[in-house]
Amino acid sequence: MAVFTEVPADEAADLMRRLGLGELTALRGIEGGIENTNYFATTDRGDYVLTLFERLTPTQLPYYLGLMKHLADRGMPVPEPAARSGDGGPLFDAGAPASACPLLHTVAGKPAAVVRKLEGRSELAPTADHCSALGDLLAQLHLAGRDYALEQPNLRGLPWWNDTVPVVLPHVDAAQAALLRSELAYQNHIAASSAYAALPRGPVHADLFRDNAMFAHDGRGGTLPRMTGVFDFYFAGTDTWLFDLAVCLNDWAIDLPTGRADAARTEALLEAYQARRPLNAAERELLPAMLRAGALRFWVSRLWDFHLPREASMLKPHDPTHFERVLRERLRAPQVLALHAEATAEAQDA
Ligand SMILES: Nc1ncnc2c1ncn2[C@@H]1O[C@H](COP(=O)(O)OP(=O)(O)OP(=O)(O)O)[C@@H](O)[C@H]1O
Ligand SMILES: N[C@@H](CCO)C(=O)O
Repeated sequence: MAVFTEVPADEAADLMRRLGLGELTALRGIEGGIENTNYFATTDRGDYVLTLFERLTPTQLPYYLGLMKHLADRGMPVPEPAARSGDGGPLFDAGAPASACPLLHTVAGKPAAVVRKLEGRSELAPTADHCSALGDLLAQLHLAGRDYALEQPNLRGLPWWNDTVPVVLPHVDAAQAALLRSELAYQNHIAASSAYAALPRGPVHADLFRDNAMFAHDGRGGTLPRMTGVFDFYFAGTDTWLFDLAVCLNDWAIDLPTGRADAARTEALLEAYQARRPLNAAERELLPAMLRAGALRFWVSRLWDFHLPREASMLKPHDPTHFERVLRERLRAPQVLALHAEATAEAQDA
């Protein structure tokens, strides 16, 4: 995480006290992440993460914080945002003003939230077993989110790509510009299709990369990795479940240096996901298109972050060309995954 806004220790201490989380003993800015300001805040009661939202507005935030609470209430390993104690304000009331949301606070003049720090660490070189754990949890998250009361579009969805591609075009070479334009046209065409309209949808994480999940390395999962939770729901939104799955496949099941899909990890992730929620016919048809959509989404956002950066200490923008490679790979070899998804679904039906 980058630190865009410096938080005075006394202000953080005051917030932790007001939230009933104890006396602050340490406050440390977190490196890694590019969106928000994050601090580890330790109190005599435990370890927490304090997030100051740098781009999202107070009106948008109850959706994300309420979703985390909704999922945590249903037993999902998602950090539950701390509520102002004794505050009976509505968590899920779409009509309520953001200031009434008891999960949303103000720190250093910015909207802020506090969540429990998950134990463990991210697995940055995941095996097929890690991908299985992720696929299993992703399907559970999708199912647990079905009855979430609030709706908000994925703010990094197609309308944002349409707005942002023209902004980044002056910063790329001719071949890249041609690919961005043609892929954007293709995705607009897909979004208008009846197969796309038939895709199941609901609240999705939409940014569930390897660095947004934690695994314990304490041996309590036996021979299998034990996932302690997933976090960073601040790109979540109402979107297709298939897009969320594609975002995960494009990160967890990719060989990072080449952008190539890894067959064993792809299979593990898809199998575990489908053991909980088999893909339907429209999803099987559109998986290759959504894998391209997922690559385009992060190529565009990385180009935007890279060429139009914000002021922050500890900010390390991600490499945009990685997702150009992933997109080119998805274009070069689309059929492998489509066939695989079909085979897996048939096995489930048998
Ligand atoms: N609930 C949590 N438990 C443990 N660690 C956390 C938690 N939330 C954040 N972190 C740590 O803070 C780092 C940055 O957080 P995060 O990924 O949310 O940053 P960001 O800038 O908001 O997001 P992005 O990944 O979109 O750039 C994470 O990599 C992780 O190390
Ligand atoms: N996960 C994103 C960063 C946050 O959107 C990326 O790797 O580009």
